[in-house]
Amino acid sequence: MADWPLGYGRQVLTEVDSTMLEAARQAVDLSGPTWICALHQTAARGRRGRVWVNPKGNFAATLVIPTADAPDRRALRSFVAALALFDALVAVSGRVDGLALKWPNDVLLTGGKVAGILLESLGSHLAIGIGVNLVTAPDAAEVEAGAVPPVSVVSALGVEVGQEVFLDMLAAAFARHEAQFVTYGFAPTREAWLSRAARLGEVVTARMGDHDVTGTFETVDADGRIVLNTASGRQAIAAADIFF
Ligand SMILES: O=C(O)CCCC[C@@H]1SC[C@@H]2NC(=O)N[C@@H]21
Repeated sequence: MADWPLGYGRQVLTEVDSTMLEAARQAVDLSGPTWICALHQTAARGRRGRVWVNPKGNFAATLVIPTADAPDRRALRSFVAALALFDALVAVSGRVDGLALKWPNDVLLTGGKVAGILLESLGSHLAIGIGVNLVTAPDAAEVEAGAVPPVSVVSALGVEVGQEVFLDMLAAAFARHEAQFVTYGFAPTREAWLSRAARLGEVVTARMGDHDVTGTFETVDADGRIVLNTASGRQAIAAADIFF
């Protein structure tokens, strides 16, 4: 088992509406980084107001970090969380192949979405919500047309891992990547993320509400924006859903 990282709080709740809501309720009382994990959520939410399907057995947690960081720097924590998820899934599966990071906030396994990250600012705290399909994934019909189909760790790898075991692996991995981010800034995090990126150098489409931009995925810049080389030149995009 991974050692629990020094200085991080650990809570495991049997059931909660959403660990994001629980994080908001507790934040003012939390003076250090704290993992709030739930064995079951009844009202889990995803990015852009979507519902997050969270059957029992899947992993759900929010890491609450007290921070004075400006919004731009807070947003970079999604790359730290993605690297931690990558490492934890490597530890679970014993293999790297099939795992990739999808900008901005998803982890892919054998081409399907296995995990998602949701960042929310809570004033003096940042909430990093993480959901991982450990045992069950929603039907492909339940996700947006053209989106990456969901997969679970069990369906993709035939490996079973418990929620608390996964929490311990993820927390240890997060603490390592967070220490690197705090000490050295975004540059090494960015390099590590890019070396695990899905579809780098390939043509992708960024969907931003009312319009799409299609171009070659060139890089992620120093502010965490995806850079696409399009027919009308390079575009750096701060927020979008990416379609392959
Ligand atoms: O849309 C996404 O891909 C992000 C999904 C984030 C889901 C997690 S599960 C734990 C935490 N609690 C929630 O209600 N949502 C996040």
